[in-house]
Amino acid sequence: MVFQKYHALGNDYFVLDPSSGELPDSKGIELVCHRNFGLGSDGILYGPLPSEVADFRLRILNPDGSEAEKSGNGLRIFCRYLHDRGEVTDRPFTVETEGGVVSACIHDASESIEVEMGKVSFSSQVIPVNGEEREVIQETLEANGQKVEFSAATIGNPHCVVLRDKVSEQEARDLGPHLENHPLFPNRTNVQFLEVIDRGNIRLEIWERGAGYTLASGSSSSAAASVARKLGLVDSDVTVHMPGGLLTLSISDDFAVRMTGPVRLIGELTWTPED
Ligand SMILES: N[C@H](CCC[C@H](N)C(=O)O)C(=O)O
Repeated sequence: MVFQKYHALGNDYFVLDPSSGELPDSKGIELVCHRNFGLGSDGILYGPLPSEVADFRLRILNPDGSEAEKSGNGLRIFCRYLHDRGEVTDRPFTVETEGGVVSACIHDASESIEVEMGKVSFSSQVIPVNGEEREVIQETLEANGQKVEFSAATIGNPHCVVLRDKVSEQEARDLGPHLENHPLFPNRTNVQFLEVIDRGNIRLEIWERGAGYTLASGSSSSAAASVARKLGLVDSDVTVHMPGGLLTLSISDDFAVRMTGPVRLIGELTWTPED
């Protein structure tokens, strides 16, 4: 089975084209994505698939075999893959995901791929977050023996955002898993630790649902920047600083998010497992 491998700010994915094989089952996905026993990646992008409502359809699989509703870096990588195959040009096109239809435009196939990620919602019913229907803004939960103040948001996939004066990889690795699997989140959640640098810049450390610690995340960036905007801490144009690099976001008054960032091709890998 042949995979094309790309990364977006160090958030690396395989693209598996349906023309080159069936999507493995969840055990197979776990094996392919395993950094030691497999080829190693932060997930698999399965597409292009036919769509009734968009130009293409994309399925997004996490390394634990779970399926994600959306992936910002994954979408930019998929756009680049389509461009590399000559299936799109520099004109806008649409992609159907489990978390809704997005529109994309390739300004530069390596440096600048733009995706309209959709509208962020803070509604407990939409995210989802257990409890009565409300906007989940600066609530407190208990996790790993500590009280944690958080806000929650969705851009198709769920996010738990924790505001910090200073963020660290260590806290993302220590507390992230406890929040990912907290009973408040019936579908689990992605987790971001958010540091506001100034009204145009934020810094994130990320623990992803079904993937663990990653160097960058487009949907996490969209959710965390929108929480910062909702709290009045940033303006509408925000640069997101992550260990893997920078993403540029533009947030409308009704929390529609435009994300622009780079993609890099790593290469082609063939999977021929003995087990
Ligand atoms: N792990 C995420 C999907 C990938 C998100 C991230 N890689 C991005 O760029 O948005 C989830 O289960 O919702």
